[in-house]
Amino acid sequence: MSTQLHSSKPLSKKYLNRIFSLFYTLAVSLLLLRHGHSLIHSPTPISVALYLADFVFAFFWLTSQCFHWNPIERKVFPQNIKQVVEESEYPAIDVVICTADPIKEPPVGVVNTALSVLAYEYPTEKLSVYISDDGGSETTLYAFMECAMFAKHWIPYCKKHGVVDRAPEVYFANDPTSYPETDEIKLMYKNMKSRIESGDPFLDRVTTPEFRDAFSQWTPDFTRRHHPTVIQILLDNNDDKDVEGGVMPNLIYVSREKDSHKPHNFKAGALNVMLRVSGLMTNGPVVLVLDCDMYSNDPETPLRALCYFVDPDADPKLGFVQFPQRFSGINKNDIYASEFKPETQILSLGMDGLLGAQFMGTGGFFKRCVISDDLTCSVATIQINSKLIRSNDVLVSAHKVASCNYEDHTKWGSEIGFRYGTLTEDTYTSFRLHCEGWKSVLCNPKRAAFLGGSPSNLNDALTQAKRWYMGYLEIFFNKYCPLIYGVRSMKPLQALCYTHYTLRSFWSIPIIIYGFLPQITLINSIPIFTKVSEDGFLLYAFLFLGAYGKDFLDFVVFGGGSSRRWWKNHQRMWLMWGLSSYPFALLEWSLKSFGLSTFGFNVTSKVVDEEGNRLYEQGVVEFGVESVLFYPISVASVINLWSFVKGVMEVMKGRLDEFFVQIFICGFVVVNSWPIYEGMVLRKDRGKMPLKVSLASIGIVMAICLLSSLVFAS
Ligand SMILES: O=c1ccn([C@@H]2O[C@H](COP(=O)(O)OP(=O)(O)O[C@H]3O[C@H](CO)[C@@H](O)[C@H](O)[C@H]3O)[C@@H](O)[C@H]2O)c(=O)[nH]1
Ligand SMILES: [Mn+2]
Repeated sequence: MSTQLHSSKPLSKKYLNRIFSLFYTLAVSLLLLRHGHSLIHSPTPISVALYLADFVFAFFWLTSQCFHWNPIERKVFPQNIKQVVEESEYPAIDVVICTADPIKEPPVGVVNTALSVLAYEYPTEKLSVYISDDGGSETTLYAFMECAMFAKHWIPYCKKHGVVDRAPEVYFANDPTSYPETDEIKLMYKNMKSRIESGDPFLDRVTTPEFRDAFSQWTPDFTRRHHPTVIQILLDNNDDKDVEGGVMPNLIYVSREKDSHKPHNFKAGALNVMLRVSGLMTNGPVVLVLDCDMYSNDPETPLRALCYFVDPDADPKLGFVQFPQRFSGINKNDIYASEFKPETQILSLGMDGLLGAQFMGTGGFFKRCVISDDLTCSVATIQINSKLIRSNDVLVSAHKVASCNYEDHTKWGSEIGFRYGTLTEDTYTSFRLHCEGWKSVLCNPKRAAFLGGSPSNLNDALTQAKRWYMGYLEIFFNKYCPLIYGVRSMKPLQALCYTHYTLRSFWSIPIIIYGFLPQITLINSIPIFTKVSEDGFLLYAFLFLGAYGKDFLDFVVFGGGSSRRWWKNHQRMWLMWGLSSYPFALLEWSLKSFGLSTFGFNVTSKVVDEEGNRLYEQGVVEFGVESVLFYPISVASVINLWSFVKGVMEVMKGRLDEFFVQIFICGFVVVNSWPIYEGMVLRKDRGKMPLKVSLASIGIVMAICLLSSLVFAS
């Protein structure tokens, strides 16, 4: 019988990648040399700008090759686990689910996520689920009281019938096979859902005195930014049994103390509190971190992670196992490129072949010792904490470690746990762990391990990206800079992967230059690129087609993505991020660095109303709000249309040869801008581009034309 638990092999495209890299690097060098030459001979502001743009593109292209150097693919064999360890020897798992806002993250959704992991195919006495509620919401606590009761029916039902979709919302929506109890459970779920969503006072529905007492902590001066710690044990595996008499997993609600005058370090702060509280209560040697919307899509997932943790020959430096973020409910063409396919499923394979994939904020199984102050690091040797989680001692200590002063003068957040100082605590924490010598693996099963939601309108999508790229700048311009500190502390190629990500907002420089300079000059009848009939043209053509062609191959041919998704969205969203999220990230980060503003963590909304959902399902881009993030996009789309028209006029004058590259660029942007023109002119629904943004953009373009004609005339 086989006892192999996992395997890995290099992707076959690896050598193709390397050969292509070589040729492309030569072409890029040639272009930069040519540019350098013309800079020395006839420096003009235009040639300087083009050099800068191509230099930045070249930098990102080169650093991105690190992801393509050694991509690997892994497999796990959970069916062999029992040959290696007995079930009674499995490590206990503590799951932490973060939620932060009962309006943007409806408690019913969080409950679904919790139920999907409570019902894992894993010994229930070794499973504990902790809810971290940064929203400090009674409704969320109430929802979990309901959840605890429903779970007593749900868990045995799922296990008895081998249910795969263990988030009830998903299960019932998929029209499940009917068993004798199905209708009853469905009704139970429906009633629970409507009780949670009703918004009626719920106290009269809470019967146990202990649970009623819990709500007395919401005194009149309790606000989400200022309140004492609330800890409520909702299920305790020492006492609670399911309807068939089986042991229940632990379920614990925690809302850490908040003081409006103290920074709370957003999600990283919440996770560190949860590490300490769970450490006191159950101290599972494996900790799974989940966002509130990332429900389990496969009940065997913990066994897959275990394939790495219980392997007797495992690398002792293995720190965490990451399952890529995958999403449910993405529309056919993925109009906001919310799948993040390159980052989650293509580039991550490349990091996996170096030191390991980065932590993606959710879906990461950590060895507890790696993110806590425990120095003996072995999954097997840590004992399950057998103390009664309800005992007074434990509860008193838990309140202490959840208080907002507990971390003062400690290394939490700087050397221990999830690291502070950035809005993207996930990337930063894994970067620091990789610097410290820890490794990680990417476990990417065919059936997604977790599925979550993604932004459902353009403003949310751009805002989310802006937050990430601000967070990335905070990581780069820091004493642990990936390029300086990182390259010295870990495999340089891995450090360059982090460099690539954390500097991405600078992609805005070439994108803005190419989005405006060829256009403004074309409008003023000034050719700025080589003619089609000159040799240099072939170089440009190769660089453009090479970059896009390679991206297409990675996304569609090797990555299995659809070509419509690639063309209509992946590459279009890149332009949108480049014009909007990236430059705004740079701007806001600069303002913060000069002490002129501060950042907040703008939680992404997980609610979509009917109209929003309809637009999304039809694949129509939803603008709707007057967001500043739309201005650069709409200005660019207008100026490109105008210059394209001017270009056609030049062609009629017989000047195609010298203007071809400029006209091509405008045409490319115009094609990509189609949804924006539609939103400005053709649409009448609520998601159309606000009139104010459209008019202002036209005004701005007129001003640019006027100004530029004055400049070029002088
Ligand atoms: O002060 C906070 C802010 C957020 N969260 C939670 O953090 C999670 C992620 O927030 P969300 O608004 O969904 O952000 P996304 O941009 O979708 O999150 C991505 O990016 C984050 C880093 O910016 C990672 O932490 C996430 O795992 C990753 O999914 C959610 O469960 C929130 O409840 C908190 O617990 N406390
Ligand atoms: Mn999210």
